[in-house]
Amino acid sequence: MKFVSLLGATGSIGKQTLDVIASHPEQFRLSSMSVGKNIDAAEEIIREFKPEICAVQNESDAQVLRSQVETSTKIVSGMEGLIEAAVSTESSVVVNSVIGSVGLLPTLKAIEANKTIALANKETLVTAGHLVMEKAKKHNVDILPVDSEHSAIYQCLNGEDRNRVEKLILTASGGSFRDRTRDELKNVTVKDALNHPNWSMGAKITIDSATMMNKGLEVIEAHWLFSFDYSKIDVILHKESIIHSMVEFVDTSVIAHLGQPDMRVPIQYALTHPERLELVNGKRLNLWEAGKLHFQKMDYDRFRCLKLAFEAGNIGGLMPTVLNAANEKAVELFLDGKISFLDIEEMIERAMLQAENMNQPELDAIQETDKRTRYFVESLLNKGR
Ligand SMILES: NC(=O)C1=CN([C@@H]2O[C@H](COP(=O)(O)OP(=O)(O)OC[C@H]3O[C@@H](n4cnc5c(N)ncnc54)[C@H](OP(=O)(O)O)[C@@H]3O)[C@@H](O)[C@H]2O)C=CC1
Ligand SMILES: CC(=O)[C@@H](O)[C@H](O)COP(=O)(O)O
Ligand SMILES: [Mn+2]
Repeated sequence: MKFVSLLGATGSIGKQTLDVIASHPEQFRLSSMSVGKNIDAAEEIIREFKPEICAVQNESDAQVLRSQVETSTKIVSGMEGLIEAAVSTESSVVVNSVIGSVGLLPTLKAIEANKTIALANKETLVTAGHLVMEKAKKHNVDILPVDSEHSAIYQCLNGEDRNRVEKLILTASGGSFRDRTRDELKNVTVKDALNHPNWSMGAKITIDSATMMNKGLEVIEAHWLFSFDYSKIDVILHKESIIHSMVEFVDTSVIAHLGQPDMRVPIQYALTHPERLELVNGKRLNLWEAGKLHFQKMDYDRFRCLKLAFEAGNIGGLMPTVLNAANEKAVELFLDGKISFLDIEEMIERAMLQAENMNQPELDAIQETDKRTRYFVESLLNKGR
């Protein structure tokens, strides 16, 4: 029996993780969880899974939840509560599926508590990859990727000599606007942007996918997870999302990971690694049904966010923190209807241009930069960009 702590239980990855846990009750048990603001969903999860601890974002919601549900589950709140959910039970693995850099501290604390990390929360690695990987090494803790591309690469690299790798090749669906020109992006709506062709995901990552920042964040995530230089990481457009990513070797061989676009696969693999379990109600991949698979060279002028992410990764230091925080804030403003779609990349670029950098930043500097960058992006709203 594996005891699981699940951060972000009410989200897209969180719910699919609960599906995996419920589908193999003899293998998994939920020992703690966190939610943000959706306390109605939290109540249902508590009733079904009876975790020891549930963390909610705000104390006022925690009080409501305590009064609503008669349970032995301890309801905690705030960042302290989120960390308690990550470290305080006997779980051996923490699935981190919160959205944004708020996931960084609980990840670091869970590593200190020697928990395996099943990481969906890519912003954590983008904003402070060196701190996370250093700590994981020090505590001999595995960081297992949940992100579909990274789970694919992890599996393609299995048993291979890293020195014989030519390139990691991340596939990108192209997102909601893959067939539109830059000119056609000027007036797109939030509703259009949220309509991803292949994956049903939370709002923020769906917008990231439409701007191609998702792939940019994934490039930085791959750099930290697999320790490859950015010159060895490539991105290719593949609109069907059947090939989840590939690894090319020095002898020109390419190993690819294929499957239906179903996040329960990488979630479950991260929980069972190095073993595999049947995926309950999993749809098998029949390539004759999938039909033709398409590939296209990436156009970095069309998808400027991807270019900015490569730049931030190559510059290093605090620049990926700035990229990530500016993106989080700009996406929030777009979702709130305050800026246009193309303003997202413009704001990120401006945040990067004004940023002061430093090498090997400590946690304090990262947190301060994250905060300052968000203020900067917000201030652009009032400056008549
Ligand atoms: N969805 C997907 O298929 C994939 C997602 N990922 C990554 O996984 C992560 C989660 O994505 P996804 O599940 O789509 O996101 P969702 O928006 O669907 O879920 C986010 C979760 O985080 C909680 N949350 C939000 N803000 C806070 C906060 N300030 N403090 C604590 N908890 C918070 C939400 O709580 P509540 O709803 O209760 O407010 C919810 O449980 C992201 O980093 C994403 O990039 C990676 C690959 C695929
Ligand atoms: C399911 C998953 O891992 C997402 O990150 C997905 O990759 C988004 O698709 P694109 O960013 O390729 O559109
Ligand atoms: Mn992905």
